[in-house]
Amino acid sequence: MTSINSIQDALYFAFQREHWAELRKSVPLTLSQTELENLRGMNEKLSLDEVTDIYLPLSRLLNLFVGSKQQRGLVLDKFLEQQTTPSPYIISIAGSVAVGKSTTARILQTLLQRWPEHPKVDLVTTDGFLYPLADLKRKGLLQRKGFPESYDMKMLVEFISAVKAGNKEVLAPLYSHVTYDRRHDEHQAIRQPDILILEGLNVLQTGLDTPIDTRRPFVSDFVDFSIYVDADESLLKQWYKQRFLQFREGAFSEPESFFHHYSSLTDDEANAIAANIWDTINGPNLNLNIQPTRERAHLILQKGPNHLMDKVLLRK
Ligand SMILES: Nc1ncnc2c1ncn2[C@@H]1O[C@H](COP(=O)(O)OP(=O)(O)OP(=O)(O)O)[C@@H](O)[C@H]1O
Ligand SMILES: CC(C)(CO)[C@@H](O)C(=O)NCCC(=O)O
Repeated sequence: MTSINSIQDALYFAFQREHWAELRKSVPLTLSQTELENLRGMNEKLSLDEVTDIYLPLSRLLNLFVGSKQQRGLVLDKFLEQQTTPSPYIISIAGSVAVGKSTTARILQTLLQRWPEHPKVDLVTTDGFLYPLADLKRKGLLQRKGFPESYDMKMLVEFISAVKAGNKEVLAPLYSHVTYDRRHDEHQAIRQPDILILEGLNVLQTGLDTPIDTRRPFVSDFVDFSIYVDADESLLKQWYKQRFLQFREGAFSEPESFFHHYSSLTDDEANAIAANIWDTINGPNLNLNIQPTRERAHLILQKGPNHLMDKVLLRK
């Protein structure tokens, strides 16, 4: 059997952190003090070195790719002798539960909107496309949240297709980590951004393992550049447990929280419950459905301890 290492050697240029950091070239850290504070505010553990060493080179690369897509649009307009509807550049971010997809997505959004060529960058998470809680209960899927069958993939593909088509306004459903359910009161409106970042553990999945009559285009058919955030499972489980402990003080403590009963747990009890959720839901989902999609990504970001990136793999 071909090993993962030889597949990666064939498909990707590999960069150690120091080498990747040099590819920032002359991109200045143009963030204003407020933007920097906002980034730190959303995650006080995020180090500034991570932004300069990892994310600035990445924003430079993405700016070049978006520019080449915009050029291609001009070529098409010339060939067709008409002005075509601009289509947003779509970036997807995949990876395990708790790997830091939404943090990565928010850093990229902040950095990419600084470029004058693409100031409007929207961010959508696929959490909103989980079936509503009542449907999951009815289908017996409460212990399968995050598995492919827990998402309304038809709705997700229709959404991304409408955004890609350049529709004036497309609505995305929103998810609440407090009620553990889709929000019924509010939507997110996407109005012809220059770039859309779509973040979720399922964005590289194909549905090819489902019955033939339920197959549809893949999310990746609409994506211009895909990123997979990777880390060893031992680290992921640790990060999941840490976040579960944080939630106990935050989201779980709100009276309307689905997990309100967790808010009074001791550290040991909370750790044991989080470890169990990992071992029975998120770990198996990672191994069965998420990790196998990794080598479809255009870029793999490999994290080590403390969320520090130690290797970057870029498709040849
Ligand atoms: N670059 C980083 N530096 C430090 N901590 C981080 C970083 N990225 C993520 N974290 C922490 O790791 C945990 C998971 O992050 P995040 O919520 O971004 O993950 P996610 O992959 O979007 O998770 P989910 O799929 O469950 O929504 C959080 O506690 C977050 O604070
Ligand atoms: C919403 C998802 C599926 C993905 O972000 C995840 O955070 C989740 O709720 N997983 C189910 C098991 C758990 O509570 O972690």
